Amino acid sequence: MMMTLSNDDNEVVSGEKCETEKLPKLIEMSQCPRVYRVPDFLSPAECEHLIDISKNKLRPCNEISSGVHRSGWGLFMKEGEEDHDVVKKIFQRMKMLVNLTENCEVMQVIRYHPGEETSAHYDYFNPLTTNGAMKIGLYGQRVCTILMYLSEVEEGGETSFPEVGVKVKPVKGDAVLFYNCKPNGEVDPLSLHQGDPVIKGTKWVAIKLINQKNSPPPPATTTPATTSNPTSNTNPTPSGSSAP
Ligand SMILES: O=C(O)CCC(=O)C(=O)O
Ligand SMILES: [Fe+2]
Repeated sequence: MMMTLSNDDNEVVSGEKCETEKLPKLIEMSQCPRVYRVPDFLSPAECEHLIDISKNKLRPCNEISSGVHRSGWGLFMKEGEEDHDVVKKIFQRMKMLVNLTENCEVMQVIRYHPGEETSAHYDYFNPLTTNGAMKIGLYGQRVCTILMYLSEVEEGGETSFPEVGVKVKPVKGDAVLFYNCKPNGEVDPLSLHQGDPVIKGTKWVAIKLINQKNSPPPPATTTPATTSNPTSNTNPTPSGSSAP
C-alpha cells in the first residue's frame, strides 16, 4: 500500500519508492476568484515528456463548447497515456494540492502558435442548463482547474481573468491552479478566463480539470428528505498544508 509521510521540511516521503517530493508552493494571484501560481510544478523533463507524447497526435481544437473558440491544436489523453509513470507521478503531485478523484476528466495537451488563442469561457458546467446539469451528474462539477505551462512563450499567451484584471504569464514548469466554484460550491462567474493570443513563440499547456466526486444516490428504499444539489458541497478537500 502507498504511504505518504510528511516531515518538518515540507517534504513528502513516499513509502513505496522512497522518493522525496517537495510540497508545491502556492502564490496567490487573486482571492476572488481563487487563482494561484505554482512555481516549478513540473520539471523540464516532465514538460518535454508531455510534449513528446502529444506532438504527433494533435488535432485542431476549433470550438470547445458553444460560443467558445480555441484556435490551437490539442489532444485529450487516452487511458493508456495517463497510465505512464511520468503522468502518474504528476497526478500524485496534484493530490498534494487538491482532492484528485478517480472520476476526473482526462488530461488535455494544447499547442498554440502565434495568433492562436482560447476565447473567454468558464470551465465549470452550468448547472442551469440541461447539458450542464447532465454533465455534473455524469462527471461531477469541475470545481477547479490545474493548467500547466510546458514551454516559455516569447510574447503573449497569458492566461487572463478579465473580470478581475489578472494575467498569468506562461513560465515553463509552472502551473496555475484556479477555482471555478466559490468555497460554498456555487459556480463563480469571476472565474471567466481566456488564453490570450500568442504573439511570438509557441505555447504548450497541459490541463487537468478537477471534478467533484458526486455523492452516491441514496438507497432506493429510502425517501430523501431534501433534494440534493450536486454543486452545494464544498470544494475538493485541499490536501497540502499550503493549499488554499
Ligand atoms: O491556454 C490557456 O491559457 C487557457 C486554456 C483554458 O482555459 C482551457 O483550455 O480551458
Ligand atoms: Fe479554461
